[in-house]
Order: sequence, then structure tokens, then C-alpha cells
Amino acid sequence: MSEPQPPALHGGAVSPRLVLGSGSPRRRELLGVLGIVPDAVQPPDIDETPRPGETPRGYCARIAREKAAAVATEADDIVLCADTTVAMGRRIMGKPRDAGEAAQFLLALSGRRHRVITSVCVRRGDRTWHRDVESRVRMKPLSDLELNAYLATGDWQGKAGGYGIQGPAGAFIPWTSGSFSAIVGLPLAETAALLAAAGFPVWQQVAA
Ligand SMILES: Cc1cn([C@H]2C[C@H](O)[C@@H](COP(=O)(O)OP(=O)(O)OP(=O)(O)O)O2)c(=O)[nH]c1=O
Repeated sequence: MSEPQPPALHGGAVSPRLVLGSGSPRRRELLGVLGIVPDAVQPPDIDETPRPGETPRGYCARIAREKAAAVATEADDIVLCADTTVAMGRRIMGKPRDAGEAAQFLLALSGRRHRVITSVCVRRGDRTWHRDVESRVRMKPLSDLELNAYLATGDWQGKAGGYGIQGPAGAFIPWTSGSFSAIVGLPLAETAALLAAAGFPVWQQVAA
């Protein structure tokens, strides 16, 4: 009688390939927190312009789905994509084009609460698994000194709303509610659940 076999580890014959459809270093690092190293990283190239009248949540969900659809994969590959959007009421704040737009975003956020939405989309062949995670963030009133010093760091570049809570702008955020990892770009709990639903051996990776 043969011994029971351990489950196939990632990279073994039965484990699907994981493609991270993202150029965000934060998303790669957060996936690494789960012990998961993607087999390939393929940043999607899509038009992220909001449609007229689109709500921030609807926008974020649509963009995450479009990213997942845009990444070319083999039939059995699993692709993981996400989008993070900062929302002030119905106003959508994506990644600022330049320091001037980052300043506009930060002045609007200063001293107020806003929402950060991260939508995650996992696709395997024609099937998709999707979650939207909404968090709330309060930013202290920013002085001119704080605003200008932060803009000078360049840390705002490539970040929705023009700030990164995980960097020096953390000093502007006295309160959040929701998921810290989602604010940074990839909600760990929901991502692990979606990958597992798609058949990715999440816990073999974590244990390896
Ligand atoms: C609000 C906030 C956003 N962000 C980042 C996460 C995302 O990388 C970025 C929002 O832009 P996204 O368009 O979601 O992602 P991206 O262009 O960086 O990468 P890709 O589309 O290839 O996956 O903002 C932080 O790092 N910290 C924060 O506190």
C-alpha cells in the first residue's frame, strides 16, 4: 500500500500558473506577505478614463474587470488584477498626472473623511471571481508646510488620491476603518479567498 501523497506544491504538475496582472510594486509585495510569488507579472494596459456619471465604486469594479480581461494568459492560468480608487462623494480620484493635481487632491482630502475602494478580480479562463472592498480614511487638516513637504518627497506619484498611507503620508491619517491592505492596494483576506476559489493552492504557498 502506498503512503498518502502530500498535496502538489506550487510549480508541481497540478498547480495552475499565477499571473499577477499589475505593475504596482505594492501589490507584488502584499502578495509576497502571503508567501505567494507569481509565475509572471504582466501589467495591463487599459484606458482608465471614468465614464460620464460613473460612481467611484462602479468605476473601480469595472476597471479591475477590464484589467483582468486585458491580460493575455494560457487557458488554465489564473490572473489576478486590482484597482484602487479614492472617492470623495461621487468624485473619483485616480493617480495624479502631476504635482499640481496631487496638490488639488490633497487639498480636497485635507481635514475630511473619504473612501478608498479596491476592487479585486481573479480570472481563470472564462470564469471570474470579484470583490469590492471599501474602507474609510480621515485625513487631518494639512498645513502648507505639510502639503509642500509631502509633495517634495514625490511619494504621491502613482498613488490614487495622491498619497500613500504606508509612507510619509501616514502622518496625515489619524483614523481608518476597513482594510489596511486594501487601502495600500490589495486586500489580503479577499485576495486569498478569491485565489482559493479559483483553485490556487494558497495555503500550500503560505506553508512552503
Ligand atoms: C490610497 C493609496 C493608494 N496606493 C496605490 C495602490 C495602487 O498601486 C495605486 C492606484 O493605482 P491603480 O490604478 O489601482 O494601480 P497601478 O496603476 O499602481 O497598478 P496596476 O494597474 O498595474 O495594478 O495607488 C497606495 O500605495 N497607498 C495608498 O494609501
